[in-house]
Amino acid sequence: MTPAARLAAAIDLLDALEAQPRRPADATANDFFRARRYIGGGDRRAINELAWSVVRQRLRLDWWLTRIRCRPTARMLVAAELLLDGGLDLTQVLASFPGGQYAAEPLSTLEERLLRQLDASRSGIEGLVHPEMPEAIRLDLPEWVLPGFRARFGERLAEEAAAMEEEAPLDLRANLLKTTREEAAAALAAEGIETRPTPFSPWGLRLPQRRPVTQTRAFTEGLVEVQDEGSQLIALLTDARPGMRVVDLCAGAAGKTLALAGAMRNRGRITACDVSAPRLEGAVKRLRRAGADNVERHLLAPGDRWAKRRAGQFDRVLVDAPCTGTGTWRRNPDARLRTNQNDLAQLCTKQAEILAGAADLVRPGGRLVYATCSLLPDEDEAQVEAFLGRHPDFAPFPLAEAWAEAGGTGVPPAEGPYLVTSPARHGTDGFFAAVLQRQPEG
Ligand SMILES: C[S@@+](CC[C@H](N)C(=O)[O-])C[C@H]1O[C@@H](n2cnc3c(N)ncnc32)[C@H](O)[C@@H]1O
Repeated sequence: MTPAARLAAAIDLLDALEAQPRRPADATANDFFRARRYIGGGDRRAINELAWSVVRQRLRLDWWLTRIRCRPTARMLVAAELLLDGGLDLTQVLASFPGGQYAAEPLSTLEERLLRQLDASRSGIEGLVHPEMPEAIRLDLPEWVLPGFRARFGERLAEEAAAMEEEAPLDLRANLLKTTREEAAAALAAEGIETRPTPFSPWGLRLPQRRPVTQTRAFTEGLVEVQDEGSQLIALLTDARPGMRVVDLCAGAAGKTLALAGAMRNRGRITACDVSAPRLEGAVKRLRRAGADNVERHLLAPGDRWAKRRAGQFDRVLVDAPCTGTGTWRRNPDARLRTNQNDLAQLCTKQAEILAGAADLVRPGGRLVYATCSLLPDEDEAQVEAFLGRHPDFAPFPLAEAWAEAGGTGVPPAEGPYLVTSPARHGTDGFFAAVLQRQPEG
């Protein structure tokens, strides 16, 4: 494809994303490329790079365009991105829309006038950040997260916001059912993929550069699974051991279930539950590849008596709760555009309900691990503290002890009694986890 054709395809992709604003962008992008199989790998990367830089910078680009009263169409967003952030001057941006077969139509008279106005409005400012921008936009964050992020990060807010703009590394987890971390690293190295051990998770390997690992034999044979180190730490802290009875209550496609199965060496029983059939279905192939055969799946349905019948039976209950996902924004830059204050309120209600149900499943002396991939205290500490207020039979289990028992490396990333990881401090996605123990009987 010519550069102009790639640019035209990036505009089409952005239009496709705009048409489904509540859907995760990577799902829409997958459909977009599946319907255009003729687009090769190099072209796809270039198209993604341009479209994703627009998505990543969308709040700032909107600010610039609103200032000149320009509607943020995909064409104008791309033109503005190239001009303000892409290192092109006005003439080069205009030339990027040459028209003709497969290329984007030339900018209309109005579009060109707006682009010239945009260029003039920079008045010497380089890049996308303007001193007159409101703080949230300067930080590339939606306004509604600022109170929560200020409470979480304090003076480190700008540093954390900047880290959320960086591309996330690719982390893998060695599957202990089939290998060790060292052997997995050697297998990957034999296929030309260099990794280094992750600093906190004893199972993790980090790639210095993104590579297509899912095509390696190490991956297809189940020696490794793709999983952010922070996510590995949640499974680690659950401290599931061989022979235990464990529930992964919000298992999704089994990301953490797989790690729990590894820690349990396939001995004992894990029940992976979720309310979403397609997500649970997504677990099947992964469980098979990993050789995890102590896992049963259970689809939770309204009026389901499954939980009632199993009250007080589990050694470990993991609640990897549905959340706003603010901790994963470096990985899903579109999520900050899709999520809002109402989502936060609804999710908090849901989290409290799920936690209440989860508590009943824990045996006396057993542990409930509550985790989110959000760094908003409303979804984290506030949720746990409200739960503890309603459940005097539960108390926080000492984090350092849970960490040491489970084999975590060094000291756990913590804030008070809870595990908290963040992109700037730990190089992982942002995760929160609380380990709560139910009082032993008697
Ligand atoms: C953060 S995701 C789980 C990710 C998964 N544990 C992993 O590691 O890949 C939260 C999951 O909670 C599920 N969920 C939502 N409401 C639920 C409920 N009431 N009970 C159980 N699961 C629920 C969602 O379908 C979603 O799969």
